[in-house]
Amino acid sequence: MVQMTSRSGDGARRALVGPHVHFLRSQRPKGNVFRLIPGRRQMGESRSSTEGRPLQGQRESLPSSQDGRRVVPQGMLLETKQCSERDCPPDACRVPEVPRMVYPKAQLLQPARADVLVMTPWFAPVIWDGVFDSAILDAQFENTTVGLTIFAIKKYVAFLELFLQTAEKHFMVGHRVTCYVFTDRPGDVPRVPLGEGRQVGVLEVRSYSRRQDVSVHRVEMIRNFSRRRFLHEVDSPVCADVDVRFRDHVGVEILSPLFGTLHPGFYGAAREAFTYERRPQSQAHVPRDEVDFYYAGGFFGGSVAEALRLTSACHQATVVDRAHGIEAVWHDESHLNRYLLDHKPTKVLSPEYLWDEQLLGWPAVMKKLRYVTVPKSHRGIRD
Ligand SMILES: CC(=O)N[C@H]1[C@@H](OP(=O)(O)OP(=O)(O)OC[C@H]2O[C@@H](n3ccc(=O)[nH]c3=O)[C@H](O)[C@@H]2O)O[C@H](CO)[C@H](O)[C@@H]1O
Ligand SMILES: [Mn+2]
Repeated sequence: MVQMTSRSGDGARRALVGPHVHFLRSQRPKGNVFRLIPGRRQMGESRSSTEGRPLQGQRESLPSSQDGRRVVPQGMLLETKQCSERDCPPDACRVPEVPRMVYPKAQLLQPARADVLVMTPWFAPVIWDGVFDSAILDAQFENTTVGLTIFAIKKYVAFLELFLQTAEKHFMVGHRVTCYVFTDRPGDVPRVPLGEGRQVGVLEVRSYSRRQDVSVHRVEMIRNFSRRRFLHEVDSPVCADVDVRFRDHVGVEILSPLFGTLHPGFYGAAREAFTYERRPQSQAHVPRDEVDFYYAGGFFGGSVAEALRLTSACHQATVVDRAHGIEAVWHDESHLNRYLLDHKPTKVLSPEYLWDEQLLGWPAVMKKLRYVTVPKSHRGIRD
């Protein structure tokens, strides 16, 4: 699945701790599983002249109309060659066969959760503890490979050890997982013992001096990487912050063609409180009359094709903003929120999947805290 390249002198250590892979920047996939069908669907995305990629003929920028709402240009439809099991997660294109199993009966008249919204108005499930049965889901997603992308640039490498250790314990246990660590300090990536079917890939990337630029450039790097590698290596990319630890089960119940997570600070807030980008000059602009939820920048994902669409669109929107001399108020998170208004997620994760206990305590509605932020000294870490 993943090409192994050896680093001099560390073979013995790697053998001790399980698969740990160093990816070279120049590695390219063989073959090309994308094809283009011109003119059937709109999509904005630029193509850098240095990238010999299958995307062609797409517009360089997304123009804005006079009222500042986005005008999406005529573009290309990006499709996968075929809807094979590798290209799509099971719920995207094919109903998987599950083995005969014994489990408790779902109670139609006694819903497991009556205290929270479990379905969005566009019929996407909202994932809370109690609404899913992992045994059924694990069988459905048996053949799925999850690609967890994290960035550890500069001092954020300090978060890697706890992140990787807790991911081993709680993230997609029993499933194939590749954790892709994008870092400017490959030598500082800790070696964490990994279970069977799990590996860590280290990708050396450049650094940016501003924290906001690191954060915002993540989508660009994931987009580039999706084109090169994801299609061949994973079914379900999951994009996560690194200054976070897993403290309870996070499994295949999150997987879906496009999923976002409710921001812990806003799940109960009135729409006026949402920190959407409100300036019409920005591509992330959300007018006061539009609203769904406020999603967190720190945990989202989907199928490879949808992750590519999302990261391409968010990156493109930041490119246009930069050309107009504007930076969205919450950077990548603002663009993610605009994108998820325009492309309704097929699953929405409750704040169990991204919580800040230090700031928000532990309210009764959270039966489990699954993925929680690690307190950081902003000055020490970000400077
Ligand atoms: C939990 C959550 O929803 N976090 C979001 C929030 O702020 P946060 O305050 O959580 O942002 P942050 O400082 O964690 O930065 C986001 C991520 O960028 C990476 N990083 C950042 C700086 C650096 O020097 N090195 C480095 O590796 C790292 O993976 C980090 O987790 O808003 C950000 C945009 O402003 C992003 O949308 C974050 O995803
Ligand atoms: Mn963070």
